[in-house]
Amino acid sequence: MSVNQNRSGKHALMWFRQDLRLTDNQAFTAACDWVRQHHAAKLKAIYIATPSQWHQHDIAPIQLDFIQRHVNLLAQGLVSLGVEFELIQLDSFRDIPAFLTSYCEEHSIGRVFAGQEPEINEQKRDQACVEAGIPLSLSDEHCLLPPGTVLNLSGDMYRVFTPFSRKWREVAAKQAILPLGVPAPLGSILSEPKPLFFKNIGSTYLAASKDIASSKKGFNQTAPNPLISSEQWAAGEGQAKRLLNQFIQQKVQDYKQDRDFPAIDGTSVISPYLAIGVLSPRQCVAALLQRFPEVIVDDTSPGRTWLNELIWREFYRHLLVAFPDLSKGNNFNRQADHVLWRNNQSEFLAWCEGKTGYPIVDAAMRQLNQTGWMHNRLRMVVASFLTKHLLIDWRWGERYFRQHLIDGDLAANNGGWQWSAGCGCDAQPYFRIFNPMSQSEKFDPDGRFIRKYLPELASWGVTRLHQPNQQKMPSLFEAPLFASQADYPNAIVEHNAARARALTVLGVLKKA
Ligand SMILES: Cc1cc2nc3c(=O)[nH]c(=O)nc-3n(C[C@H](O)[C@H](O)[C@H](O)COP(=O)(O)OP(=O)(O)OC[C@H]3O[C@@H](n4cnc5c(N)ncnc54)[C@H](O)[C@@H]3O)c2cc1C
Repeated sequence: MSVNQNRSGKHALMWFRQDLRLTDNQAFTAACDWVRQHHAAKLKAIYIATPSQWHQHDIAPIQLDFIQRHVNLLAQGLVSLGVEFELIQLDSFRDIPAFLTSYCEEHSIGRVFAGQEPEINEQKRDQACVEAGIPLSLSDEHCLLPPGTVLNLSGDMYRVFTPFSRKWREVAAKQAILPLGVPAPLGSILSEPKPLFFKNIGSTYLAASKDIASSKKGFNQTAPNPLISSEQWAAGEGQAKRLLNQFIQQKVQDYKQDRDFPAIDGTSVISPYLAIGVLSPRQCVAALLQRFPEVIVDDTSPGRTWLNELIWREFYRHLLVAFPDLSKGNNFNRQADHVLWRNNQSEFLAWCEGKTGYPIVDAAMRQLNQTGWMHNRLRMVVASFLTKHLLIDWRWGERYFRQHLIDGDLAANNGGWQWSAGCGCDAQPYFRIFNPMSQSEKFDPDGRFIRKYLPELASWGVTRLHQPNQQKMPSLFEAPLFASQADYPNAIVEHNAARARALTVLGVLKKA
């Protein structure tokens, strides 16, 4: 925990960010402890809404709506602990140091507690606060093992997942993984808070749509759906814990077999809660350890495959801190700067809208557009299709995902996209190109998932569902076929030709 202690003041402030929970919140627990140790001290809590910054970060409206609902629940939880909560509305991170300086003076705040965040703008914001003299005390809890604690023998961050995961388990095995409880109340229950709303979110996103309409850059071609409600996702720490426990009790033992089949409810679906810190990684690992106490040290433990996914999450976060350039959208493998992406805008729109003529790709994109979430197998399939079959810059896909995902997370999203495009750290090699037809046959054999999201194909037999209507591509670099039918389009690219084209164009990555 780092702290700037230059300011005196008798009270404390808890600044909630991507840690919207009361259980196992190190920063919040530390804040409560501090208050108990300081005579007559009080704890205040805030959340700072920054609509322009969120717009700049392409945060999906559905995720903002989800955050807003959690902020309201948090406010209720805090008043029951005797902690006063305030929603602060500023424009961007830039405004925070000045705001906190006057807030601390006005409320006699001697210490500000918050959880560390791995992204570059968030880190710069915190640095600016420290430089402004704000007594910021940061605890590292967005990962179970903080960035910088899982290093190779030379003291550097790993660039490959497998040795990272081995070392991660070695370090984790030496730790007691015990989540903290909700701190005891600091005072009597305060009055019920009024509903809190983020202001200027709608107008920010409407303004964004206007920019997009007038922009000539394909990168800006898509707008997030304006304020889709996240109501289909139940909110609250209780719900997150229920999902986690249900998964650990009923599904984790079959996760290895089930996790790749989107029609099976075989994964935990806790990513929306983890992304905004309603659940902590420590709670997840602790729950897994309760069921499988040997999971960290025993390679054959039935919980091991799921643990690995949590380690992937940590890997990408550690990478983001070790290589801050990743936050700026740079290729991890700079050889990829030479890739001549085709960036065809109408093909990109067809991909966004789920109209590529490949049912598995289209059903996946419609799942994203309708629910804000997409199954991991399908994230890999659609990312491979965009970057390899269509040769569209992975950053376009990354941005579209960010604008639509309820679990949008810079580290995992960037890592997943760079991995899929073949230009990331520990990437899938560029010559490994997912065949959407065999992916469809293998992972949705009876077409149940496809039919759910493409009801217009309900009457199609499985063979037709997996084998899109492809026509010959005229030449490698010509415009797409895109012959549309009344109810469902023909395939916009022919698989074999697109594959050959990708191998030629992405061949520059071979030199890496
Ligand atoms: C192109 C692409 C983009 C992605 N973008 C995101 C994103 O923005 N946010 C996000 O949370 N995940 C992202 N992922 C990772 C993964 O798809 C989701 O975490 C997973 O589908 C969430 O479902 P779940 O909670 O049921 O996961 P489970 O399979 O139950 O796994 C448990 C948790 O482990 C973590 N996890 C699982 N797989 C991965 C992975 N490959 N990389 C990093 N963490 C992982 C997640 O936090 C997940 O909730 C992306 C993957 C790809 C290929």
